[in-house]
Amino acid sequence: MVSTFLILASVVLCAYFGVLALYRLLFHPLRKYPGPVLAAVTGWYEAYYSIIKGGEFISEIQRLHALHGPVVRVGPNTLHFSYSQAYHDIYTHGTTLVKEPGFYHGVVAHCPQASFGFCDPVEARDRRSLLLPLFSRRAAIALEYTIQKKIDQFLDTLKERYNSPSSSVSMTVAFRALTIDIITSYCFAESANTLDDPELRHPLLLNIQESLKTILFQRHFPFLTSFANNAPPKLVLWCIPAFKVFVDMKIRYERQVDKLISDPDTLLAVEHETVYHHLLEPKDKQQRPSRTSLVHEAFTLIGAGSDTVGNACTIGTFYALKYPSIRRKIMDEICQVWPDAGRPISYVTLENLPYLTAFIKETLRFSLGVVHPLPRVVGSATPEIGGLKLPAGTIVEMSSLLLHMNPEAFPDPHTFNPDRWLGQGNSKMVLDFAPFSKGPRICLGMNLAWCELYLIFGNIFRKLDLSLLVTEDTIETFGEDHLDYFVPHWKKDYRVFVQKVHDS
Ligand code: HEM
Repeated sequence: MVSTFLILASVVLCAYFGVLALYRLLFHPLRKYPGPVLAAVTGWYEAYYSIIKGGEFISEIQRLHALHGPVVRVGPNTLHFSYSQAYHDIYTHGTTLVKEPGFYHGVVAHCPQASFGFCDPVEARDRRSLLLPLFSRRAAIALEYTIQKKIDQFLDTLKERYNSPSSSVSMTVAFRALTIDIITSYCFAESANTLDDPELRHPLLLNIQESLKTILFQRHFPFLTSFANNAPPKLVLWCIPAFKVFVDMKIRYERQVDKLISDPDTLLAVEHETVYHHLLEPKDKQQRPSRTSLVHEAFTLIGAGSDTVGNACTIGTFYALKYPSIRRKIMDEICQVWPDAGRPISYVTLENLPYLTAFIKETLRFSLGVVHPLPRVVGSATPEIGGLKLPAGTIVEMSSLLLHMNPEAFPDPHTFNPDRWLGQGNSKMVLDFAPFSKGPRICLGMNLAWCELYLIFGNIFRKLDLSLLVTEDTIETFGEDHLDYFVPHWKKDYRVFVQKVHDS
């Protein structure tokens, strides 16, 4: 009896998937677009490259464009583009397109009810308007002392612990520690203090390192993270012990939020303005987020605001050390406006330096921010995308890698060359520079990110003489080979040590 049922169920399932596959190949509105048959039939094509091959989806996309041309069907209902007009139609002018819920609710399955995960444009706009005051340029300038304080601790750690070839440090890890401490201090006036462990082995640091690799796993299996989010902590840890740091973090932010909700006067005692001052006391009381949403927002801000900046710092520092002429130009320019390293310098002074600015732009072009294509759903009022009229419901996307490595906008794109940003440049280059994405869902934290990058690079190059530790590992290729873990993950790492300290 049971076996007959199983056979019947299998036949029905096979028939269903067979008919679905035939429909997608022969009758689907995207059937005329080129691409692999398997990608047209199933979304597991992407999952295979992201999970089984481990972060290879972006390489596969590049291969498919080389084979099939500028528009490729990379999923049953998804088109990926490779030309900038399409990028601007999707993101810059894309007010009629929305974030694709299937993708975003997976990627941020641990914190869907927050700024990054909101797919409804009205919800996203309302949350953005609450948070923007803390992420404006003016706010970043008012709070830059919190950033400088963490940079000072970072420099002290490097000077004291990592000052010889035998005691070198991985800059990926070091910058991640710095940027986690900055974002937690800036947003909550309560730093995670990962730099307090000079060995840079704070559990949060290690956890973020590991969890980055699972973002795309989460995208395809969101129910696992939802389980971790909603089940009692003890049960989660019993089933999946690896979720310990996640559970600890969740408990920590739930406690923080509960304390603020039960005793709003706590806000009066904190050292400076925080996200909670804006989230808990909105002008329109209707907009006050729920407890869950507040916890999700905390996760979002730490996730979005740490590794992105850390990654840019890792890339920029590597190229400045690899090419001594670049470091020399940065040093010469900074020393002009900052003759005494013992005195503080402001972000506003640093941002007026043309070479440092060019260097940071080239760093952002290379470090990419988010390398995975960011999917948007075409609406009924969406005009043409890259010259194509597409049916409502189609998912469209383009990775920033294809924009930033386009030789028409950036000649010799794989060469790290800050000079390209000096002088007139070409207008296409300026238009196609989009490390923070563009349009209505542009990065919320970009003013803060610029402020951090100027202060971090300014301080590092003015105060420390760092040396690359040449190992058997071919550091030469660092920065060229990366995997797509949503954010780029560089296949190689590099280590440095402090050769000399510039006290004056
Ligand atoms: C170099 C540093 C950074 C880069 C390259 C970067 C890049 C990006 C990109 C490409 C997006 C668009 C993602 C999408 O459409 O799905 C984004 C969104 C976002 N970023 Fe950043 N980011 C950086 C720093 C920060 C910082 C410091 C914060 C502060 C908390 C932050 C918070 C956010 C948030 C909340 C969003 C979601 C905005 C929305 O969907 O409306 N980012 N970022």
